[in-house]
Amino acid sequence: MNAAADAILSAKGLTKEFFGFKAVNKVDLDIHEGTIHALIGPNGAGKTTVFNLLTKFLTPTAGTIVFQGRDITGVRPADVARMGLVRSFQISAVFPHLTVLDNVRVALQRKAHLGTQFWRSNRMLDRLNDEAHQLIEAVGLTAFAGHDAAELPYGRKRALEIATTLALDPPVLLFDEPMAGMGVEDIGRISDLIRRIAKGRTVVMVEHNLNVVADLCDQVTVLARGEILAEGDYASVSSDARVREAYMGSEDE
Ligand SMILES: Nc1ncnc2c1ncn2[C@@H]1O[C@H](COP(=O)(O)OP(=O)(O)OP(=O)(O)O)[C@@H](O)[C@H]1O
Repeated sequence: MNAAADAILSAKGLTKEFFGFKAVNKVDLDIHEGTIHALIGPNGAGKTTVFNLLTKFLTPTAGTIVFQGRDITGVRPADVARMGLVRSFQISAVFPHLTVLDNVRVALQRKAHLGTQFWRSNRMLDRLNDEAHQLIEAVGLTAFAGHDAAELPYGRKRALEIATTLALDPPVLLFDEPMAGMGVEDIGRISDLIRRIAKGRTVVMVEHNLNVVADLCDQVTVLARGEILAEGDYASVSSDARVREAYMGSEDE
């Protein structure tokens, strides 16, 4: 089968120039449905730029992006999010002075507004509460449901952000360095959470922590100097001599 044909998200010839400097150069990328796909590479490799291109936060200088068979190269970020390509923390602003429960309810209501439903009747409100509690449980925050978001420790706040993103029930979720700034315990917890929410979805993540990538990701794309250096599972890319060489002398592991 054609590799691109069963990709849920794919880029062809993706290029981004900043003042003549090619931060991303002719990248072809296929993200397959149901996988957890990591973008890795040394500092300055172009990972964040690719991520921003895929989520439409940047406009490519050249190339195309296709999501679920539709060319989204010219589509605005809010519209691609509505189509189900959702960047965590994009729509999921967490309100610090609302409780965990209220934050999740607001996110669920936002999803309702994107559709055609109304939340007027008590029955609908009850359903909203049930859904909110299920999401809070799914991210391990039941004991914190009544706490203000501002009171949560860092890793729990990240879990709340994930819950508010999940409220939109997106088929594709993108995370830019979900483990940044986290301690070992939180990394374990958020890894477990991402593994659980990835069931039945596609996850794309830029991640510096290679232990997390090894543990979590089915597919890894290694970028270096704006180009794809290697692709495959973690075992194969991490044993690739070119990848080892690219990482040498960088701050990464
Ligand atoms: N807005 C911009 N204007 C000019 N140059 C940029 C811009 N954004 C990124 N670059 C350059 O493009 C290159 C790739 O940057 P990018 O942030 O995508 O790399 P990265 O792999 O995410 O790096 P890191 O791991 O350090 O976050 C770098 O040389 C960077 O300086």
